[in-house]
Amino acid sequence: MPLTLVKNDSIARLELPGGKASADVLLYGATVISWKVGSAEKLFLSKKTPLDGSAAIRGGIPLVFPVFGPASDHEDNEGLENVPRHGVARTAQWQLKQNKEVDGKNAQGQESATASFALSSQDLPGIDSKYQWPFELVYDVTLTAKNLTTSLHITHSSSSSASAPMRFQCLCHNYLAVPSSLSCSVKGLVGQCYLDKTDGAKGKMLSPEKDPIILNGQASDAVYLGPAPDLVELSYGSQGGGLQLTRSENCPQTVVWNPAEEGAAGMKDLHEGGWKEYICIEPGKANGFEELEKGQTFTFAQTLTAV
Ligand SMILES: O=P(O)(O)OC[C@H]1O[C@@H](O)[C@H](O)[C@@H](O)[C@@H]1O
Repeated sequence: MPLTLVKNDSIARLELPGGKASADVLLYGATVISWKVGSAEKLFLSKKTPLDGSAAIRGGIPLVFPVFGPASDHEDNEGLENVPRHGVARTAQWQLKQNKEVDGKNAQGQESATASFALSSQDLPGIDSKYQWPFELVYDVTLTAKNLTTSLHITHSSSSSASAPMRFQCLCHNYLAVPSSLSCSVKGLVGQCYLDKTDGAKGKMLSPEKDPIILNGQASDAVYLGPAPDLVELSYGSQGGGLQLTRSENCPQTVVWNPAEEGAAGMKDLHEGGWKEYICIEPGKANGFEELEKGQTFTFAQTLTAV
């Protein structure tokens, strides 16, 4: 079976035959917490993150919706002031909807497995006091031999004729496992302007001399503003290999985040030295708000490819 439920039905496990690839999705937050190509784990998961639904997951792919960061980071946050940091989707219990690839093949004839998860604002008690727009989210996670694709479908589900356009941001907070965050490199963002959140959110530009990005132990919290790059490439460094990231054009921003030693010291859910084991490359809509008319659906997709 390409899909099974494990750990007391709290995790949906996608698998391709012969151990070619697998992915585990925690229903809490619909958080992908593991993606393996063969036996190689591609995502970072902190050894100290709770997996019991008591806090957002430190690792994997938490989903950010409807606000990136604290609302106070955004000047135009009217009506969104009470939304918690990184939103409500990553800390909600999602429902497993269905396994679409029943016969284990996609339209191109490749071995594939997909699981779909759903979250409705109706299932979130007290959401109205934080976020005024009713929504339906559907999240598809698809595994092929070398790829993991995630597609988030966001629907403004108000039935009121007076309902104003729904304002939101969304992002895939990918924690990508690396041999060393000091020496891995990120390519594909050269020439882009970014907000440097390690320096008072000052506007800067990634010049050719600083490309590819190599953190070398320095903290990074940068919101690259776009346009959406065709490809962002993560290279692991001397041992070779890496990941490629593509995404839908409607999500032009890319956050590159690693707290470095100093920032990690204040993070209780990160194990000792954990900051060296990942770099976050987070595509999404993270600057300005998307406005969606009632009844409309916005789809944001990304694909991670192991190389
Ligand atoms: O600790 P959290 O809420 O998961 O956020 C982790 C990081 O997430 C990144 O996306 C933000 O740019 C950082 O500013 C933030 O520190």
